[in-house]
Amino acid sequence: MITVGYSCNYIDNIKISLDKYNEYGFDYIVAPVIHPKCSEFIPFSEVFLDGKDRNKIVINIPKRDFRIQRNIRLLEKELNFAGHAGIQNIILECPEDHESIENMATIINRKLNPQSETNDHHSLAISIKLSMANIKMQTQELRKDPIYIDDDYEWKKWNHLRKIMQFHPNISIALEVNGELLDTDRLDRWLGEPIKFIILSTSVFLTNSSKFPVLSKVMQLFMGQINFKMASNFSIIIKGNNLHGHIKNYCQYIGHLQKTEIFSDKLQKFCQYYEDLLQYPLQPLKDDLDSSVYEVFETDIIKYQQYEKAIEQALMDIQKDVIIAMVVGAGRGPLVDKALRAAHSVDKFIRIYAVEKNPNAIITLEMLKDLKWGGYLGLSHGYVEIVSSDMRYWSAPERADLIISELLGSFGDNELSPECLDGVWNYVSKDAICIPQSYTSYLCPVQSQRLYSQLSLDRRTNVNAYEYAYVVHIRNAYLIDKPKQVFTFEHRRGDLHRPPSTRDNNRKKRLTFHSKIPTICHGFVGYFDCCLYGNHRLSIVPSTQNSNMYSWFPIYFPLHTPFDVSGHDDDDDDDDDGKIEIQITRNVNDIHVWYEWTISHPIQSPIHNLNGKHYSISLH
Ligand SMILES: C[S@@+](CC[C@H](N)C(=O)[O-])C[C@H]1O[C@@H](n2cnc3c(N)ncnc32)[C@H](O)[C@@H]1O
Repeated sequence: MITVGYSCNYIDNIKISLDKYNEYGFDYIVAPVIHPKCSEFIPFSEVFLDGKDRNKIVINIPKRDFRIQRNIRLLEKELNFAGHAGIQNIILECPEDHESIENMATIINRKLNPQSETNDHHSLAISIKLSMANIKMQTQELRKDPIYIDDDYEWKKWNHLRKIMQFHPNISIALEVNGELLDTDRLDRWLGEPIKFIILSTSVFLTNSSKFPVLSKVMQLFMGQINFKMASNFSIIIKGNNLHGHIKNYCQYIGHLQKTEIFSDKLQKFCQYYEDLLQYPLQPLKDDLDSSVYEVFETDIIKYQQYEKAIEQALMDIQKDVIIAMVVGAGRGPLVDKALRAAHSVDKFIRIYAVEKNPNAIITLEMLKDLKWGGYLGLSHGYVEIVSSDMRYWSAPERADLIISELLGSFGDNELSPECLDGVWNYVSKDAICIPQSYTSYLCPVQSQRLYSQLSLDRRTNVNAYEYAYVVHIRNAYLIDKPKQVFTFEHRRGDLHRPPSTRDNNRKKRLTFHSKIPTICHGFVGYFDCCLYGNHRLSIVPSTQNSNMYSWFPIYFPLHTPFDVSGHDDDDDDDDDGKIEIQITRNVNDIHVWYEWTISHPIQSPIHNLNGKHYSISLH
């Protein structure tokens, strides 16, 4: 549920104002603590507020020139007062010049990183007020100065400030939107920032035939996008005079908007609470997965539909009536089920070996064999044999016509599908088919303060947090360019029987990306796409992804030090503007597999995860 606040210019009595706007349906009020004209503290009778009330107040600190010492002192007083009154949320309007921004950032930094723990202000949440106005909306006075004639001007102020704040997770944005939206790239860049408040003036609302306030279609879609990108963790502030009957009508309209299609997100219920949460990737070869993990896999209808169709097609392409299939890494058996169904629908008989190295999953498989797969007699179209073994070391009683597996990670090969499938070579027939046939990983540079700042928190306990890759249901991020292909692995028909000594699973790739607009790169997001068989595919690459498939979240490769990227527009002759270059390697030795990544343009970074010292995927 998205909360709505009302921004008051001035208040005499905080309790009375709060009660009044609560009654109108607003969840909180935004108010200054200092009189806007005379720099005097408003008699902010915080003694009448209880704990619940305090959470319903956001302090607003207006734009000031922080080159002036008096204003700096005032800011310190306001922040101290907020701490004293127990008010955690503060909106601070961003000043114009860099010196003011730097002075303001110093004061906030001191508050958020106090010398002594007794002055702990870690819970203070500061939102920097910025405007999404495009240049056409700048005031005449500002437009005279060439640096202000820039659609990136407000974003650059923010980018400057957050770097001084070292991407502190308690810093977010209060973005004022005046109804004029920017071009897609710039809009997406804002949507990749940690926006906590959207400020809407009452004048942004149109009037419908019943004289009620409504947002334009474009603004409605924008609100839906914000909701998606912030995973519903944002709030709307209404400011300005009432122009539509009663001030409560704005609140009611936002409530109504949230019930419309624009705010619905079908995937959300499966992935809720995982948004932007960094998790270590699974290692199903090294670790035995829990039943609950298998259960999550098995609820993904789309993934298994694709497998079933691919198996059907492969069975039709194998010119035999009795087909020997091996489901390697069978888990709790969903692919065995699909193979039996496929055999039934193409009217072939299939003998399946379900090979699994997790002893706990084997117990379930044995049970399923008895209860579902016809036990020792089998079914009319198939028979299942359970094999408790690592697929790489199994001595099979016969050769397979068809190998079926699902050993894929978010980056395709990162759960060691290539190494595991290399192990089937001595029990496959010469023209055996493998499902999947091939898979390719993808990478894309990303701007995401939200992801990066989580690691800066982690760094207090883990200095190597930037040397790992993380699985993440990514939302609050801006993809700087289109994803590009990285590593491909193929398991082609006629190739599977070749011994592993004829293959090399080491890989190295250099990729170049371009940014059209100025941005900051916090790392890279990885995806995969996979050809199961024929034209049946699985993909999590945004442009080709199977809709409603949620088995895999993308992978995030962070950078120690984010770097600024200049924009490269069509009139720009310098090819190096906006260029980002990364080199990534996949390295294999007898013990494990690991990735190393390094930036070579526009900066030279150190090699992340050198020698797999921090993040490696165990082969044993
Ligand atoms: C991602 S799960 C997929 C399970 C199941 N096919 C499904 O779709 O739900 C991968 C399975 O492969 C198993 N596995 C991984 N490496 C293996 C190996 N070398 N030999 C046998 N099983 C393996 C894991 O224990 C796990 O059960």
